[in-house]
Amino acid sequence: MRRQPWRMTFRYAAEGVMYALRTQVNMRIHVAMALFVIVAGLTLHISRLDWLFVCVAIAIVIVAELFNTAVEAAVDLISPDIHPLAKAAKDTAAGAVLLAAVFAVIIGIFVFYRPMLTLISSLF
Ligand SMILES: Nc1ncnc2c1ncn2[C@@H]1O[C@H](COP(=O)(O)OP(=O)(O)OP(=O)(O)O)[C@@H](O)[C@H]1O
Repeated sequence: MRRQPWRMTFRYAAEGVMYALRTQVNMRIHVAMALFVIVAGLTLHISRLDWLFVCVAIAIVIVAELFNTAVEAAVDLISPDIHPLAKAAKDTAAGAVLLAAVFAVIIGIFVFYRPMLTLISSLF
């Protein structure tokens, strides 16, 4: 296949992200959660190091969901019929998203536990 110009490469990548947003409810939930966490981080003035952890957690979840969407599309194309390997591929990709989400929740607890306690105690 002929080498694509850079702007087309970016355009196809953006189309991939938009496809995931359009077709995957979970992708929209992840993005909504990411926006919520960013607003919480700005409101609670978390440290630069905490921002680093939060950004890594958000990126890992969204990247995992993008790969999961890619695996689902490829499996549906190659194996529309029931097959144990199709199941293994989809379940493994879904497992990656689950692990990434659990990791993100753990990061969220570490980062927001103290600022939330401080905020709550300042209210009472
Ligand atoms: N071709 C197949 N062969 C065997 N099992 C399949 C196949 N397609 C799907 N499955 C099983 O059904 C589950 C759900 O598949 P589906 O394609 O609906 O993905 P999903 O994780 O629900 O994605 P979506 O986010 O699109 O709802 C898979 O995790 C897998 O266990």
